[in-house]
Amino acid sequence: KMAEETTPSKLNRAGSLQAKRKPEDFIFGKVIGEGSFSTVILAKEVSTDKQYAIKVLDKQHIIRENKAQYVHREKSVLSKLNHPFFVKLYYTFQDKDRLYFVLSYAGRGELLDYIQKLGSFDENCTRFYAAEVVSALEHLHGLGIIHRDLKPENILFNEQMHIQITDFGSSKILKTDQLGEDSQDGSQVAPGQKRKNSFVGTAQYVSPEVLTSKKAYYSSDLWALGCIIYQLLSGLPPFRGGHEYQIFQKITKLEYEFPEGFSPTARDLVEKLLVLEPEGRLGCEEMGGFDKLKKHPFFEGVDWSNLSKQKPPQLV
Ligand SMILES: Nc1ncnc2c1ncn2[C@@H]1O[C@H](COP(=O)(O)OP(=O)(O)OP(=O)(O)O)[C@@H](O)[C@H]1O
Ligand SMILES: O=C(O)C[C@H](Cc1nc2cc(Cl)cc(Cl)c2[nH]1)c1ccc(Cl)cc1
Ligand SMILES: O=C(O)C[C@H](Cc1nc2cc(Cl)cc(Cl)c2[nH]1)c1ccc(Cl)cc1
Repeated sequence: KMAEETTPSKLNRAGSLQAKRKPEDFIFGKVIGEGSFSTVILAKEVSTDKQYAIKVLDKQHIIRENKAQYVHREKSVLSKLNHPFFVKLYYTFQDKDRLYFVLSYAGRGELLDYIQKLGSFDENCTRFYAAEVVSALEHLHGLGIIHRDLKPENILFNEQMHIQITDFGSSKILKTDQLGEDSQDGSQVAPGQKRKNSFVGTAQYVSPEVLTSKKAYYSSDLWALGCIIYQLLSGLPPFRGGHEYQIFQKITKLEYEFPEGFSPTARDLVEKLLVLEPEGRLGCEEMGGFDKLKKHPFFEGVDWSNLSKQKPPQLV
């Protein structure tokens, strides 16, 4: 009788044995969404009945479009992340034709959907969700990672309506982590230093330094935070236009204005984030770090210690 076929297992970060999964371990359901190189499918693990979002990538497409580095960057970043405000990567595996990312299922859709549906958020909802993004960025930057493409489409919601940040294919790892693994490009870079890269991101939320010098900093994510807070309260991003080059022009010239009714406290916070010089943005190291940002009057009353345990305000 053939030797009992055993599923190969591998050690995870905690050093415990984890059986490598395979497609047959899951029942695949409806397609949740499509990316440029991926299809995300709702799936249930046979052995546990647990629901996952499985991101499936076609190997031929990845190779043809020369995107393997993004897949590995997404895998490497997601494997490092274990925080309530980020989509969790449970397993990766492959078969002859495809790669599989088994992710936590953020079943309540994208932040962008809610902004479009409601028109805009009131101050209370904006304060709560902006605080969750700040708390998530503090964790991400603490790991030496820049998201680089933070936008309402990449901020999903789980069943409890807490945020689940996703899409790390364009993120950048700026320093080796405590396990001494090389950063994505194998080069050792001191934290906070800038990197040459070709990734751009999404026009409305891209920071001026990425446009002009192609360099991303931690505070590139703080610029995106400023754009997101503005958009939550007003319904539209601050820099908008017909074509990308028109948006890029407005960004580099800081050409935007506040609509009627934008509160002075919220305006003050946005003005302290949408600063052309990366080192001048509230929340970056040179400006007193996240503690200074969390103390801004707009966040008055936020209990930063257990946001993921609090009941989110009803989105009205
Ligand atoms: N963990 C998840 N839970 C629920 N929905 C998800 C999850 N991950 C992705 N999605 C949804 O699936 C769709 C495709 O996501 P995916 O990350 O594959 O591509 P993308 O990032 O949207 O596109 P691109 O690859 O061009 O950046 C998106 O609409 C996203 O909202
Ligand atoms: O099993 C692992 O974890 C390592 C593999 C490595 C790997 N095999 C690949 C084959 C191709 Cl064609 C492309 C990429 Cl990016 C590939 N990456 C892998 C599998 C799945 C995913 Cl999502 C990422 C990496
Ligand atoms: O093609 C574009 O313009 C958009 C893509 C963005 C992009 N985001 C990704 C996320 C993942 Cl997970 C994988 C790939 Cl291949 C991803 N590619 C991209 C790829 C490469 C560069 Cl340099 C810039 C942008």
